[in-house]
Amino acid sequence: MLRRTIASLKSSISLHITEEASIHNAYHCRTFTTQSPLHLREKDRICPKHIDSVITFVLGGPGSGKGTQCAKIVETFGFKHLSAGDLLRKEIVSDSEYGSMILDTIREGKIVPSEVTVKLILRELESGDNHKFLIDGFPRSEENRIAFEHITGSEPNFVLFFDCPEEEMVKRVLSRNQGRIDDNIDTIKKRLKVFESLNLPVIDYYAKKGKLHRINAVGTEDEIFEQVRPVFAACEKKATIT
Ligand SMILES: Nc1ncnc2c1ncn2[C@@H]1O[C@H](COP(=O)(O)OP(=O)(O)OP(=O)(O)O)[C@@H](O)[C@H]1O
Ligand SMILES: Nc1ccn([C@@H]2O[C@H](COP(=O)(O)O)[C@@H](O)[C@H]2O)c(=O)n1
Ligand SMILES: [Mg+2]
Repeated sequence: MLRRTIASLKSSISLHITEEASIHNAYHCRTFTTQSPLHLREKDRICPKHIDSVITFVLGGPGSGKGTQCAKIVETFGFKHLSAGDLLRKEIVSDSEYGSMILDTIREGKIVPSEVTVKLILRELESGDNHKFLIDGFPRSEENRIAFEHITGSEPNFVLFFDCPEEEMVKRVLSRNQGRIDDNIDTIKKRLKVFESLNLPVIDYYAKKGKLHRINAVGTEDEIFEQVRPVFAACEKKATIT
């Protein structure tokens, strides 16, 4: 049964899962399913722990200020910040079997296969007691989005999109000075193309679902946070009422 559902999951979302057993064990899953996550029964979820979690996806182009604003949200609203890019970079230095593949992919500004990134995110979602998460830089593609939904059986409560003009993003990335291998003009051009072709459709998808909060990412960090604050304040208020 498990093998059959994994096989259909693979064909439906073009994943190349080579570690069914270890993913199964690591995340206490009971079964995989190809149903829409909204139809997953509690016992079918791979991560039953997520049921009461608040999950926020934080999207925007390279250098749009996602990480900067996430730090402010953590400080003000107590969310746990999971940056997909940071998790992948940690994997490179941790000598993991995926390290060299991830390094090559990041250097090229391309997207790492979803099962690798989702596995790293899941590990973080499952650790610790915090149940409010900011998932920064994910999903970067429809494949990322669908893999997350299928594997976790969860959808984000809401999605932030930091909307920034390309010129400003390039300026910010080139002056970031954190020694990132992808902060050079050639890779930035590739990342911008990938953002437009693969990430904008995800942003559109959440806009159509009424889950998207578009933030004008031009201005000082504090000005931008004043647009972000009400989104989370409303979420806190709702949690108090329900
Ligand atoms: N409002 C702002 N005005 C000017 N510079 C900013 C602003 N917000 C962030 N920055 C700077 O721009 C650079 C990129 O910001 P940040 O790292 O937060 O972007 P990001 O969206 O996480 O980028 P990436 O996707 O590449 O990780 C950093 O050096 C940061 O200090
Ligand atoms: N879902 C993701 C997120 C990131 N990557 C790769 O990491 C690079 C850096 O990401 P940042 O969010 O820190 O800018 C990105 O350009 C991708 O190569 C990914 O593959 N999938
Ligand atoms: Mg970042």
